[in-house]
Amino acid sequence: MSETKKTDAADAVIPQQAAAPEDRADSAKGSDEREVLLRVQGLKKHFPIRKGILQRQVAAVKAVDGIDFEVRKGETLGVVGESGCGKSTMGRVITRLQDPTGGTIEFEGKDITSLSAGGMRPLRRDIQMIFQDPYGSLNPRHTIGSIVSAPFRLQGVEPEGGVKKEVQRLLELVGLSPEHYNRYPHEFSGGQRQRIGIARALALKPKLVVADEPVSALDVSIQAQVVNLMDDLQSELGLTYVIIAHDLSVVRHVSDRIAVMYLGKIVELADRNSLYEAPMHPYTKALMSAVPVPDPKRRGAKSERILLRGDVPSPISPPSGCRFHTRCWKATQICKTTEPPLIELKPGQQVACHHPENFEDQAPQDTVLLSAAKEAVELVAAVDATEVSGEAPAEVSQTPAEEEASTEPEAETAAEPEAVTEAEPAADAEPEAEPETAADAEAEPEAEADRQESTGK
Ligand SMILES: Nc1ncnc2c1ncn2[C@@H]1O[C@H](COP(=O)(O)OP(=O)(O)OP(=O)(O)O)[C@@H](O)[C@H]1O
Repeated sequence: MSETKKTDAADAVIPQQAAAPEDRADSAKGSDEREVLLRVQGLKKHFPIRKGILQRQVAAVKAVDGIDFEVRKGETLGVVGESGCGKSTMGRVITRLQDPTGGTIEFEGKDITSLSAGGMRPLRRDIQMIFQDPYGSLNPRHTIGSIVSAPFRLQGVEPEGGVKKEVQRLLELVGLSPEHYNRYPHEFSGGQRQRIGIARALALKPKLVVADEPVSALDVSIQAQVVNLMDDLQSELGLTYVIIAHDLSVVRHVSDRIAVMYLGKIVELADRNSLYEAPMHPYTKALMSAVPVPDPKRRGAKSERILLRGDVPSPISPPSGCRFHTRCWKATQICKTTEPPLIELKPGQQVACHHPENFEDQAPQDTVLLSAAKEAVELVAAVDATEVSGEAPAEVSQTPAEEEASTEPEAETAAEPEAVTEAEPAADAEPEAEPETAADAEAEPEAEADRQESTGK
């Protein structure tokens, strides 16, 4: 990890970080000029909800609902967001473990959106996935040797020196002993199992590795080792990563750029430093305020914590306009009616917001806060700050628009209908099972592992 990555917040969760071989800020700077490896445009994944004897589609879970991003060669794109915002679905769709509902996916300039399983087979060598659950993603009946060598068998690849030698080399590469070849997954700890999963993913020297919460199932002390391992392997093998995590500390450590997802959309996409130093989307700001401050010297300092009210609304019927408007403390009428596009407001920082933070208001004429917005967030100072200094809780500084709005009489009717309403599916409505995809694997990670193996993973 680079020294610039060694931040207070990150250290809270990932102690014992090794020094990075290079400064990631520099690599991020250069990333603009790098060749695009993966380009995603208007990507959608809707899971139909069917009902009745005729199984008519009555609604859809809009897990991913029109996202655009690029991943450049050699970079790490972190993807963060609350549970259920569509991160894992996005990961499974870009690796084509699930079929997209709309949009396009280009890998090395080739459109892979509609490739069949057979058409994807050669590409399985280049695109690999690491799963969250190191316990469920390895077949307990197979030896480590058999698990890590599966990609060679399935792709019909004979490595130089033979499969066993290559598997043993891979085991060493991820910090395991070559003697582990004949052992079974149950003989290993969580961290070791995740290393085995990494060895399997790297067997065919992939170009792109999508890691879905690769360390969240591990103990904090082990997380650091696995994150460091992934970082070292990236430098050594020139890998490109998409790392999905709900934990901002992990993402901060590993990413060159970060995409923040909310309810199936990307609300902010920026290089790591810009995002952490001056987040522009209120949702990003709220997520960041939840990252603990580990430095005891800074703990006493006045800081603000933004507690978002309520749960993420249902992706079955997401709120109109900006999807975050039901929980945003800056929401005005335009946020309710008009969806803000994801646009580059600062170099390298794209944001989808009418009233961004740390930037000029994009809808200055719209000054009256929605009534729900006034209650949408509860601001509290860090407990330590109030306890130590006896200060009142910090308030988020208000924009002129907000100040104006807060002094004006309530413009909205008292009952804001959009306030965190969830449209539940009909009781007997069932999301449709994904045919021939890894959707089932969510319930059965092992099946997903088997599928990976059968597709060359
Ligand atoms: N196979 C499926 N059928 C129906 N709905 C699904 C399916 N897979 C995911 N979903 C729904 O899609 C939405 C996004 O799920 P997803 O797992 O992608 O979110 P996530 O951000 O990765 O959450 P987490 O961090 O909890 O894994 C959720 O509402 C989820 O219930």
